[in-house]
Amino acid sequence: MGAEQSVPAGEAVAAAEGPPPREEAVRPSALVIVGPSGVGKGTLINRLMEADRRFGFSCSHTTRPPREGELNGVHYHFTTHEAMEADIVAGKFLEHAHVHKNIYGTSIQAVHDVATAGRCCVLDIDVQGARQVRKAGLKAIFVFIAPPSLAELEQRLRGRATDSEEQITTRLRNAQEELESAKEPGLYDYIIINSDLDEAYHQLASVARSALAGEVGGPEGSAGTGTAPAAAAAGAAAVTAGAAAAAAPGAEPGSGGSGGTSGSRGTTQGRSSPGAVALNSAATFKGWLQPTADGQLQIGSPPADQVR
Ligand SMILES: Nc1nc2c(ncn2[C@@H]2O[C@H](COP(=O)(O)OP(=O)(O)O)[C@@H](O)[C@H]2O)c(=O)[nH]1
Ligand SMILES: Nc1ncnc2c1ncn2[C@@H]1O[C@H](COP(=O)(O)OP(=O)(O)O)[C@@H](O)[C@H]1O
Repeated sequence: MGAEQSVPAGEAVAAAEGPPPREEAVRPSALVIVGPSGVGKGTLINRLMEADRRFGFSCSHTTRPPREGELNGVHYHFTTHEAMEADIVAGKFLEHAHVHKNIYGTSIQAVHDVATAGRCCVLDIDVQGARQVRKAGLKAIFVFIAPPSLAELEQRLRGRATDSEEQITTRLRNAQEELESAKEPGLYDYIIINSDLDEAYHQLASVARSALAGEVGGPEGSAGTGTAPAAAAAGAAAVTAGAAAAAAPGAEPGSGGSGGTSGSRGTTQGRSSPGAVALNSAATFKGWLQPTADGQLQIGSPPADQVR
C-alpha cells in the first residue's frame, strides 16, 4: 500500500455529491508500535484490539519458530528463511529486517487486508522496520514503547518465560540499541514509558484515537515523512504519565464507539487530536527519553527550541 493513501475516484465523487462524510468514512492511519522485546508491546496491542474492533493487527511473517500457544496466521505467518527470502526478492514485503537472528517482515498483503476491511492497521515491528515504513511513506503514527529501566525489561523477559537464556541475552543486548533509537529525529511521534500498564494503555489508547481519525505525526503533525530533521524533531513527543488519560478520560477505544471521532475534540496549535491535546501542550510536553544515573529511563528536558 502506498503513501498517503489516495481516495479512489468513486469515493471522491460520493463525498462531493452526497451528504457530509460520516465519521466512519475517515480512512484511519496505521499505528506503528516499536520497542524492545519484553517491554509490553504485545500486551498493550492485545488490550487495544480486544477493546475495539476498529483496530486490525498486521500479521507479520517470521522465520522464528512458534512459541507455545502461537497460531500460524494469527500471531505470525511462520515461514522458512528460503520462502521468506524469495518473497522479499519478489517485492511482497513493505519492510523486513533481521531481528534477534531471525527474519521478520510486514507483507504488503497483511497491511492491505486490514486497510481494506476499513480498520486501523496496527503494526508491531522493530526499529529497522519502522525506519523502512517511515521511508515508504505509509500514512501512520509511530509510537515507541520504552521500559522504565533495563532491569525491569530483563525481569519482564524472564517473567514471560518464553525465551531461552541465550534468547534473553540477545534481546537485552539489542534493547540498548533500540532504546537509542528513541532519540532518532523524526522516527517516532510519541514515546510511552510502560511502567504502569493501565497508565501506558490509556496513553496508547489516546494516540490510537488519533490514528482512527486518520491523523498522522505527533505535535502539529509535523513528523510527516520524517526525513527533515528539524521538522522531525518537532514531531516527536513524549507521553508523560497520566497525560493522555487526563486529556480524555472515559473516551477510550471500546468505550462506546465514539473514540476516534473528530467532532468533540479540542485543538492545540491548529491540530485536533485527543492525544495531542494533552501530549503537545506546554504543560505536558517534557522532552526526550533519557537514562538517569541509577539506570532508570525518564523523559528528560527538551531542547530549548522544542519547549512550547
Ligand atoms: N521489522 C519487523 N520487525 C518485526 C515484525 N514482526 C515482529 N517484529 C519485531 O521482532 C521483534 C521480535 O519479536 P518476537 O520474536 O515476537 O519476540 P518478542 O518481541 O520478544 O515478543 C520485536 O521487536 C517485534 O516488534 C515485522 O514484521 N517486521
Ligand atoms: N506495565 C507492565 N508491568 C509489568 N509487566 C508487564 C507490563 N507490561 C507488560 N508486562 C509483562 O511483560 C512481559 C512481556 O510483555 P510482552 O507484551 O510479551 O512484550 P513484547 O511484546 O514487547 O515483547 C509479559 O509477561 C507481560 O505480561
